Amino acid sequence: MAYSTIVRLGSPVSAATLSTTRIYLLHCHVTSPPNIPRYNTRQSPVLRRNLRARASLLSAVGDGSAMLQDAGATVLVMGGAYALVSTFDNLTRRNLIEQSLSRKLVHILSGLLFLAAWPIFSTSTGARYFASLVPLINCLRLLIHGLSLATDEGLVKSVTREGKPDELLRGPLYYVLVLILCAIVFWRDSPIGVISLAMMCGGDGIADIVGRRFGSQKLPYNQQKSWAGSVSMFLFGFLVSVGMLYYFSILGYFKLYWVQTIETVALVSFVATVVESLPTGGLMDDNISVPLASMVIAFFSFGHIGIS
Ligand SMILES: C/C(=C\COP(=O)(O)O)CCC[C@H](C)CCC[C@H](C)CCCC(C)C
Ligand SMILES: Nc1ccn([C@@H]2O[C@H](COP(=O)(O)OP(=O)(O)O)[C@@H](O)[C@H]2O)c(=O)n1
Repeated sequence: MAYSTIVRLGSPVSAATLSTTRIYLLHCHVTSPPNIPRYNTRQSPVLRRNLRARASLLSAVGDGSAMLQDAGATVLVMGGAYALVSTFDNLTRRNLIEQSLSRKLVHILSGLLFLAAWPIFSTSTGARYFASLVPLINCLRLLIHGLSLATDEGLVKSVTREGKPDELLRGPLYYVLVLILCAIVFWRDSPIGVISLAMMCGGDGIADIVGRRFGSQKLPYNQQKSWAGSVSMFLFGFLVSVGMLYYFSILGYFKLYWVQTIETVALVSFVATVVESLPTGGLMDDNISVPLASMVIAFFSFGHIGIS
């Protein structure tokens, strides 16, 4: 085991494996196949020192390769964010797509593609912070242009309702702040962040698209929202949440008990849809209320069904 561990240490391994191996090497006898002499580390301080040096060196190499992987992933995802917004800016400028539809498609795709990109980051504990740099840089971009410290017509046209720069300081800003929160607090370790982003990006995004086009039957308690918008939010939010949970579970990030999980996602989708439909009078933006409601329900629900 130790011998194979040392051989394995020569190849790129995750920081977790390295640290486990390092602990293993430092607190155990080195056993090796019959053709290699057996050393009892108690009698060989030189070997013990060499093993420590090797474990530390390989740990540094492992940590370095993880950091390199995370830096590369951050640049790649940042490039994707810029390309996405630029693409919809071009489509809007050429009048190939309405501005309201452009904004909602950016709303749906940005967060879901960001979420889908989480597995390309390393298994190191710092990976989530690298990932959160992408929404953080976009947060700064929204602040700079929302405060008109600089101008970026493409950004304003593709993510605002009326093309006013100060609009960037509301929905879009809250949106990227929620992305940062979910990346740092929940990351790939919990389904709570996955479901919350699926409901904010997928559910809330489709409600606008469907509701504007097919929302003639308004809700009895809110004439600004419609049955078509809310039903589509529930269904699409549910499907995107289950899809994203399945994606992360087949990659091995968490094991879910699917019957209870489906029930929980249905509950989260229902509550988030009701919260989104309420007449808040601008008191709280949907990009805060929808993920917040999703987090609360998912937190208390997954606590009882357990995940591993
Ligand atoms: C249009 C957006 C929010 C508006 O919400 P609402 O007012 O319609 O309710 C989304 C703003 C997106 C932001 C400018 C860019 C975010 C990029 C993201 C952090 C990373 C995406 C990476 C991926 C690979 C494309
Ligand atoms: N449940 C919903 C949500 C939105 N909508 C439609 O989508 C438009 C924009 O919805 P919204 O104000 O929630 O948009 P955002 O705050 O998400 O950008 C509404 O004025 C409705 O026409 C709907 O019909 N039903």
